[in-house]
Amino acid sequence: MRPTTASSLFDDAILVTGAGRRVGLHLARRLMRSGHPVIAHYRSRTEGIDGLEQEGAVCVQADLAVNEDVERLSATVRNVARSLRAVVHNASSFAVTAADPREALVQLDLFYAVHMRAPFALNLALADLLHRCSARHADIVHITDIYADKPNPVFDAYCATKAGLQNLTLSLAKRLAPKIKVNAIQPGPILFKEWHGPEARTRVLAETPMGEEGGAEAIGLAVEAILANHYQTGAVVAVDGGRRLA
Ligand SMILES: NC(=O)C1=CN([C@@H]2O[C@H](COP(=O)(O)OP(=O)(O)OC[C@H]3O[C@@H](n4cnc5c(N)ncnc54)[C@H](OP(=O)(O)O)[C@@H]3O)[C@@H](O)[C@H]2O)C=CC1
Ligand SMILES: Nc1nc2c(c(=O)[nH]1)N=C([C@H](O)[C@@H](O)CO)CN2
Repeated sequence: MRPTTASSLFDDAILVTGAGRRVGLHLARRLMRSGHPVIAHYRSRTEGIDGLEQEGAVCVQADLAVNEDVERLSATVRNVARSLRAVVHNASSFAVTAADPREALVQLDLFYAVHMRAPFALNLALADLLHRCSARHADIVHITDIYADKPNPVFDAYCATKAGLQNLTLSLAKRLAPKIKVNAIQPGPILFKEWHGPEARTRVLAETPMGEEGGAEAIGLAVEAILANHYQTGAVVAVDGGRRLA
């Protein structure tokens, strides 16, 4: 039930960013159906968000490229939860780097804001609520990309900022231990975008040993495993069907 008074504040809630569609929506639904109170962040309102609200999630709109929105999101989380079990940083902007240098720099600023600044700001602002978690450990999960390690130059600005988020995983894992574990998940071909044509899909899957899209549940299983493992921190877990081996 959504918190409406101080007595009904969430305890040990899980914040999922980018929960309006696809992987983030699946993660929010899965965590809620596993019994966790969920705070679902979104940028664009979707039917998925409507459904999460109907199931009892607190849903908060914010553009993570706008610093004031990030501060408002953090304040809202603090108003509805006494403690946090986890924060899953799933929100992401994804695009080929523009050919025009000015446009490319605008993209880099956007990718930095969404993939690095917002997660860093939220982690610092919410660390005390994670420390109050009643479980033995609390978790921060950064969703990065296999291309954080081996960038695709076509997506260089995107990859660089995902690499930055992945590096923050390692620093925060050392800084926040032992109460808070910090880990990264590197998806591979999990869900194609609508604009991926048949040729691109065929090429990608031909280079992927498992030969198929992983689907959002592949990430759901990885998140569940990280939360269940008391001894895992600073880990970077590929969930890619073997694509990084290509
Ligand atoms: N799908 C895949 O195969 C792969 C995914 N990943 C990573 O896995 C995660 C989930 O992937 P996927 O579900 O496909 O991601 P999507 O690109 O489909 O969704 C990402 C979510 O982030 C939100 N978002 C984008 N920009 C902003 C912003 N400025 N402020 C707030 N929210 C924003 C989007 O909101 P809105 O709905 O408004 O657009 C969207 O809901 C991402 O971190 C992605 O980088 C990595 C490798 C492969
Ligand atoms: N935010 C997103 N990041 C990424 C996506 C996506 O759809 N949203 N997709 C990819 C890959 O291209 C994948 O779809 C096929 O390999 C990488 N990152």
